[in-house]
Amino acid sequence: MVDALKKMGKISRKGPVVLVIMDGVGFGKYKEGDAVAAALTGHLNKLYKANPWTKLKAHGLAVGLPSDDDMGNSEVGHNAMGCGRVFSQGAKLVNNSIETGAMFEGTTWNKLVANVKTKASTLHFIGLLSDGNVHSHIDNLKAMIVQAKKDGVAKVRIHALLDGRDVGEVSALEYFDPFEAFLASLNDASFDARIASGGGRMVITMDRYNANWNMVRKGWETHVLGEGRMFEGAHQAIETLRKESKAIDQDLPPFVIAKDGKPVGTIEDGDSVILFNFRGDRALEITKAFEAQELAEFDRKRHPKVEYAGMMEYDGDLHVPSQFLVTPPAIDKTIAEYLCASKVRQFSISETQKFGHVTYFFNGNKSGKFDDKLEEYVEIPSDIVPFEERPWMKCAEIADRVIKEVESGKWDFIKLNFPNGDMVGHTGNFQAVVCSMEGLDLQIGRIHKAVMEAGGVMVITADHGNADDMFEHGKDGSVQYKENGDPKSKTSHSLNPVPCIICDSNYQGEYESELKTGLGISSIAATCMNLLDFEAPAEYDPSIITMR
Ligand SMILES: O=C(O)[C@@H](CO)OP(=O)(O)O
Ligand SMILES: [Mn+2]
Ligand SMILES: [Mn+2]
Repeated sequence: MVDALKKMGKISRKGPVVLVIMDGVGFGKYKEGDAVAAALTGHLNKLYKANPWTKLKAHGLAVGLPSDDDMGNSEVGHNAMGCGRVFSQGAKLVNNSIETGAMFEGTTWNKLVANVKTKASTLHFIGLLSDGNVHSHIDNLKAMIVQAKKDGVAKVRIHALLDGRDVGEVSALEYFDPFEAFLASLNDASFDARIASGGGRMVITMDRYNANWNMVRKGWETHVLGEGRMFEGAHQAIETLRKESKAIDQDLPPFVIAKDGKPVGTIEDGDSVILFNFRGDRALEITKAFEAQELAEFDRKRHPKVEYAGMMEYDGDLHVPSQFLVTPPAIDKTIAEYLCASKVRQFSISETQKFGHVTYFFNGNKSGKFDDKLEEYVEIPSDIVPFEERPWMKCAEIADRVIKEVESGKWDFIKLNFPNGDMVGHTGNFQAVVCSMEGLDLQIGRIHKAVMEAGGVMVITADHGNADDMFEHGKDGSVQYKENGDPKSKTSHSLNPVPCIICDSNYQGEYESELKTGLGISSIAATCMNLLDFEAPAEYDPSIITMR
């Protein structure tokens, strides 16, 4: 337990501090493809004019990723905002564990390997096949396969999900083809490694926050049961399904690789299974499908007895999965824990797609509350639709509830996540993203009015960029075009900084009106604490405001 925070005795506001996280809304580097700049955002424009604001770093080293070439993402962004510091994140910890050899000396790796050796069974890998470094990295998978061969494993099967969301939207073959060549170079009389199944990450396996368990059911049927459309190889499957469905990678239908009508790699009793994604939100459901004795969410038809391990521990409260290869960052002393110790009443809300971002990620990948009496979490159910068709998503419903809670006077600190810029940004549909930003802006205006009337403070920020960078650009900055003359869509996050605007209803000059510059989003935590009249803990990254 942490100690209560020390009161500063400098700031007193009647209303709550309301932290608004606009998921995936950064400051674009290029005019073309910047859907944030292209949108009519009358409210935000006014707020920039009338209030102090600054830019915050939200990618690379500033959020604990291996390098500044790594774009930010929701996990590392919300972790940083939630704990006020920067921890080395999964991407980096897994690299280290492989480089130092710690992973392969660990008990979990050795147990899974010994299991398939004694039973002459199969070692399976399931995960996202790309170098996106948000959920996984293909190099980690390759290193594990090389080691498996060294350790005497005879048979390996890979269940590979197409990305197209953290990397180019139709880039799968750039990963699958060299990967198959890599497997071919390892295969010999003693070693047999093959891709066994696959599909788009937004169609099978990688659902999150219980939004759509049907995806997990389909993933189970594809990877475990080997049920589904059969192909001779992954290349052929991807080419055929692309032609037929016109889908971009993340939405590609599932496929099973078969020989003579028989799937080459179903998951059977006695096998070992490694989920090689390191990030937890989209790993928890498939993990549950493997680990749960009873599963209410769907009928597994067959539940093989396997040794299952995740790349990391995905939930630090519930200790899921029970076996994992790399210990996650020890994110502790989060803002929610400090505020609970200081008797601050807190309300958190988003819609399903981002609900865990303001709870689980914000609390350092722990799903539980710190204090039931002081905290309330509200989830507005997300629609199961292509978000380019409903770009407003649930932002009005989120705002309705926030306004009600602001007016109730029940809370000191309210935090919310608006998914629009990010979830619609990932579709690559520029017009829809512009619309999503305009819908979001209307709700920002409503919440702003309510917070100002209640005498509170509104802090508007984001976890990383996305909507600000919707076209592919070449190294020289020029827009890349498709054959038909349309700009190539960019579905992934950006490397851009994000805003931090502080709208204070009753500013009395208690802090400098100029905000600090050059900071990262981890500084949001200390800033909110200061605005709640608390000194931030010494180990926290500096507040954006300078107290007078
Ligand atoms: O959808 C997701 O899983 C990621 C992109 O891989 O986006 P975010 O980090 O914004 O949740
Ligand atoms: Mn995000
Ligand atoms: Mn995203």
